[in-house]
Amino acid sequence: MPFPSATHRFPRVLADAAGFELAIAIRQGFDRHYAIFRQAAVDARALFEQGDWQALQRLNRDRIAFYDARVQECVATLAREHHATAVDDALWQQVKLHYIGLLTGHPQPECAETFFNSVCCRILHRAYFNNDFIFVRPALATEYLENDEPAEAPTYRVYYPRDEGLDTTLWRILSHFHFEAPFEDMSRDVALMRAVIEARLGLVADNFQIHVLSSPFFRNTACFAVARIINADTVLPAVLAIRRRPASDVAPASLYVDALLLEPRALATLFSFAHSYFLVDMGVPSAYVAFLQSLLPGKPKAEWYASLGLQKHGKALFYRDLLHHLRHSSDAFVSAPGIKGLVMIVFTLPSFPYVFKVIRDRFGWPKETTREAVMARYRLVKTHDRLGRMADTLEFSKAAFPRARFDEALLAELKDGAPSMIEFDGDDVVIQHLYIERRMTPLNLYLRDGDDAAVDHGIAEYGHAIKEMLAAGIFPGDMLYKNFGMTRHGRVVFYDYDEVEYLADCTVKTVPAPPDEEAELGAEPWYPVAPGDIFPETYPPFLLGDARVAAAFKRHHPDFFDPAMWRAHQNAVRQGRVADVMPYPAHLRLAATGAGAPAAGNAGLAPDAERDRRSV
Ligand SMILES: Nc1ncnc2c1ncn2[C@@H]1O[C@H](COP(=O)(O)OP(=O)(O)OP(=O)(O)O)[C@@H](O)[C@H]1O
Repeated sequence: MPFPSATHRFPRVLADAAGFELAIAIRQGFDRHYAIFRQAAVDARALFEQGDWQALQRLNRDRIAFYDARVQECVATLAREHHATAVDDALWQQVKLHYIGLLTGHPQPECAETFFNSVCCRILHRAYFNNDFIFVRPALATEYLENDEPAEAPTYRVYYPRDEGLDTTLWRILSHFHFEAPFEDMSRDVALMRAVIEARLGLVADNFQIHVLSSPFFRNTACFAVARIINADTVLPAVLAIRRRPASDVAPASLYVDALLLEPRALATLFSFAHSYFLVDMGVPSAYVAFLQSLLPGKPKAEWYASLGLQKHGKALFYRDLLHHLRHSSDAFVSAPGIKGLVMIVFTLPSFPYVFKVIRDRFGWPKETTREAVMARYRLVKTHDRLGRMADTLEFSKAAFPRARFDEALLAELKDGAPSMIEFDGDDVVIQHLYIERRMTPLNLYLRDGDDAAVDHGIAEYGHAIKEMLAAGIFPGDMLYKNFGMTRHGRVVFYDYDEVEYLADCTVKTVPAPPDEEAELGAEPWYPVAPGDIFPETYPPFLLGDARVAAAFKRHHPDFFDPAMWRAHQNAVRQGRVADVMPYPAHLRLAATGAGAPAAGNAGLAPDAERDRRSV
């Protein structure tokens, strides 16, 4: 591993000059990254207006790799042009100081600091990962950046409906996005939005105002405008979902407002860790995060940054939160509740709402996989459309945790099951590679401990989760309840990715009639089973052991074990249809009020009435 060599010492003046040049090169690397990142959001807007969902999906996937590509590029430049692998400690401290100077007035200093860390961590040895060399603590405040924004490009616009009338305000809000495509019927949408706001607000106070983030958010087939409504002492989140209707024989393509969501819970679901990241053009990302956080203060900044596509900065903030939490807590890391994994050792800190997953060195029967294959599958999900049904994972290398905080039984489990992943370094346990995910209640435990209503809800959600994953083109592979979790918001989310497949690569099959009774009663199937074969009719023994569960399946998903349902999804995916699952319940659609736009086709998903009953 290259790291600063103490033998190669620069005279102080030269070190200053060299440090300045290195700092400039890193800042240029970051600026290039952020320019490309912003361009992706500009492109997303054009693709939304053209209705090119596949290209939008590709862009969202490709953008995830931009950061690492720019970091690599920058490390290579530093090595090639600045001989960065052969410099000494004093010089690297100078680099950091010069870099802080270069970020004065920079609109994205927090992200630029994280970029600096990513670059330096590839060059320096772990012993240098402290605040003298990298930004363990942030050096620059972001709070006042909003005030420096140019007036023509503010983070949000403020409207005062009392002065101009609510209709005019709503009209101006929609017009201010300057979409190329026309609205199908803006007067209709404005009237529907007004009705929703009036029903929720009641009396209008003197300070009634609406703040709307200037850049729309793009994901899947929708565009969202995020706002807050202030009325007397109430601050309400407001999210407009704008969708596109394709051109027909009689009308050109147009836009319409599909929903106006006014509840914090709807916002929480929209920005859930189980959704893919948004594409949004932000000059000052910290101002977007501050705005969003004012609407849902309980959601950590780390998760807001990740949702906005700045997942590396989100990861850096997460790690800071974890270290901070460790300093202010005393409980121990223990095995996560539930059935132990055959592929992963999963542990948690009860006072912190995440789980930590380490890939075992050897896998229990019947798992036949490799570390590389497991990692490839986790990567696949990370970059795939997760549609609110697959948890995001943060991937860490060489993460250090205080040894004293580990439960002895867990340490023994790690040393026994994943010895190649564990290293002891002074007072630390260093884990070579791990995934971190939001902790949920494993669905098997939720169903075991829940009352009848909970079981009914759990199974309804489980079926919807799988159907939506199929619509997104993902076959979960291992569908046992232990591989799904129930979130705080009552949504079922999948978290075990080591057997996921692209649905398009699988073959959905019907079980052939048995040749005789002996074959039917035998332990082995009487028909050939190839890798990638899906036999939905064979799932009931694994899923319907409990009578309450079986009844709930019958009620909510009578089609679940029918190969036709699976084939319908597979055909849609193979024909290139992009899943059209909206992250809000059908009854909140303006169309549901009777006058709005009809539903767009949605790849054979649960009927609206059924989806309507689900919690957000
Ligand atoms: N995000 C999570 N929230 C809560 N518990 C979790 C989470 N992820 C994993 N667990 C717990 O850890 C167990 C094992 O996790 P996981 O299913 O990811 O491992 P695995 O080794 O891939 O499992 P399998 O043997 O099914 O392949 C789960 O059954 C569950 O009890």
